Amino acid sequence: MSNTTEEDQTHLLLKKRATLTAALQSEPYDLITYIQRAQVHADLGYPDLAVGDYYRALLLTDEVANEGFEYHEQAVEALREQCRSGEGNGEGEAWQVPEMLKWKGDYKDRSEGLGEMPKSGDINGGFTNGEESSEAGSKEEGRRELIVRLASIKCYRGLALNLLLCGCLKSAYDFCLRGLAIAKDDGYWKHRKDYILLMAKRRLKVDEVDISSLPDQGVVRREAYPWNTHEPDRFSQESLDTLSKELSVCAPKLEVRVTELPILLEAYKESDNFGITPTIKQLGLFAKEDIEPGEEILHEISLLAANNLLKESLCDACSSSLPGLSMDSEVVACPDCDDIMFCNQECLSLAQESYHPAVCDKDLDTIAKDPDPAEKPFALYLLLLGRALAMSETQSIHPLDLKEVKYIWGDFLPSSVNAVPLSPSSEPPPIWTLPFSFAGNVSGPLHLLEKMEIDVFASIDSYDLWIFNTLYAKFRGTASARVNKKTGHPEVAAVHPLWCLANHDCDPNVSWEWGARMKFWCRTARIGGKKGGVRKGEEILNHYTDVELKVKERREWALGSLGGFCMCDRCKREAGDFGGWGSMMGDIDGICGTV
Ligand SMILES: C[S@@+](CC[C@H](N)C(=O)[O-])C[C@H]1O[C@@H](n2cnc3c(N)ncnc32)[C@H](O)[C@@H]1O
Repeated sequence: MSNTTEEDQTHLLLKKRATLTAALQSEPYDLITYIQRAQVHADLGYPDLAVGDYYRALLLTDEVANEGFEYHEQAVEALREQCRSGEGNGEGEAWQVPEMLKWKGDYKDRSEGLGEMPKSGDINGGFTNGEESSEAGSKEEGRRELIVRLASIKCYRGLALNLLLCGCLKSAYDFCLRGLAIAKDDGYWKHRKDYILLMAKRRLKVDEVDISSLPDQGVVRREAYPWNTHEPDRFSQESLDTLSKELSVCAPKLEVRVTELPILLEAYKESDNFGITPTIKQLGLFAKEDIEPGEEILHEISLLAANNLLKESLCDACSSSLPGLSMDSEVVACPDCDDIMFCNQECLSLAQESYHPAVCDKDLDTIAKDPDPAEKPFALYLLLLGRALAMSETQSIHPLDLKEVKYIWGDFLPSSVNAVPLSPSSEPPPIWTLPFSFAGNVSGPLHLLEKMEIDVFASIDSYDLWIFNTLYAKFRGTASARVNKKTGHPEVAAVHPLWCLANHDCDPNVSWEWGARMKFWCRTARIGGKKGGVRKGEEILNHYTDVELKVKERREWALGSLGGFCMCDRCKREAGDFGGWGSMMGDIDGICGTV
């Protein structure tokens, strides 16, 4: 397929996506439109976004099927409209199977069947139970039940396939089992399950695979989506002025500037030795005046913070450790909910203005707390996402327009690089870098929203899956974590939107530490003992990893947050010292931490 044809096709699909999104904004409980949008997302090469839509459609099938559910009536009404034959409002015959749910024989032979589906008549319209019924009511119900069942099967299939494409094998397998439960002898599910197991064996490099240990962490496209109108031009004068204004309050000696940074690679390349490293335009922090060794350079309190400890006494707003109770303690509790404590009145007031009303007394306190050690980084990212959603809700600001989020680095790749080639003969496969899981990106955020009593169907303008993904992309490049020195596990994470504009160097001129709060100061000495201090015009050089480590470990630790191997002068020098870079690929999480 020629490039122009592919571009045209992408353009048409994007237009279709926009139309379907607008339709969902005016009719949020319409499961058929969700399924249609899922298919468009899949065709555009966003299997993760297809998963999000199939899952919302599946939730709506439950709403239709269960009278006691909150959105039952709206979901039934929306489905009735979609299932009316003929044109015209409310005129046609009710409960006809929509075209898109009709069996197209897309897996082998129709005779492999849909299990316990109607045995006589055409599967596309064979409402055995309904047609045999003499009562109009139960006939309608029979038809509706069948349509809901066909829609559920469509969703299970879509979920299993697209989760598989994202690399979330365990979740894909689970949806196969759920599909199989309602369409028992459908050969599709056996075929799909076998394929998932085959993929798992290849990925784990084993001959036999235990279902409970199927990999569930995948990767998806990390990009500023073509329809994302919230991303600012970070290099425009307007953006630089906004950031400088913020900085002047909490870091009067610093300014933000556009700078050039090397494009970092995930593997050693010979050309790096000859100094032909390509660069990319980014932002950085620079000194406007001389800064003395030991001087505090920034006073930034961020409420975009979260901790995964269930019983520790931490301030809910800034995650500082709370002092023990004493007569002169400034610690205060929220007057309206149990057990939520703050350092002092200032933190309580900030929380009330910023995020707390959205979660106050809403029973969210245990979500993602005290997770399994392996889940800790993911749980922290989910909690950070939850905090951003609560901020958005409390302040009535779109999540991507929050000041803590808007200008931060997302490490996005252009859509064209990420794109799945539409032509079957195209190659190579796309490079995707955003970690993705069903629990972390789809069901977890929806669960948080439901707990906040937000209608997850009527709020896609603010809480669609692509918005969660964009937030995650930004957090993964910028969040810092406080690591428990005994266990080595991250426990607190925060995004400091101004501090995170500082770039990394393994010979940093500044330092930061999680004490009670995060502290940022100018180092008194550089690596190797040279005196500290930053001269006017020099760049602020932060550290994303423990600079006491050896070059190999430093590079491994900083890989996630830097997006490649560190190429600072110290690393290049030290890597040369022991004669090569070796193999440094690792599954390093992007949270930068003190170790
Ligand atoms: C926390 S942000 C730092 C601020 C960022 N430059 C910006 O424009 O907002 C981290 C990203 O900056 C870039 N970066 C920071 N230090 C770097 C370095 N020493 N070499 C190359 N890229 C660096 C990487 O792309 C990394 O993912």
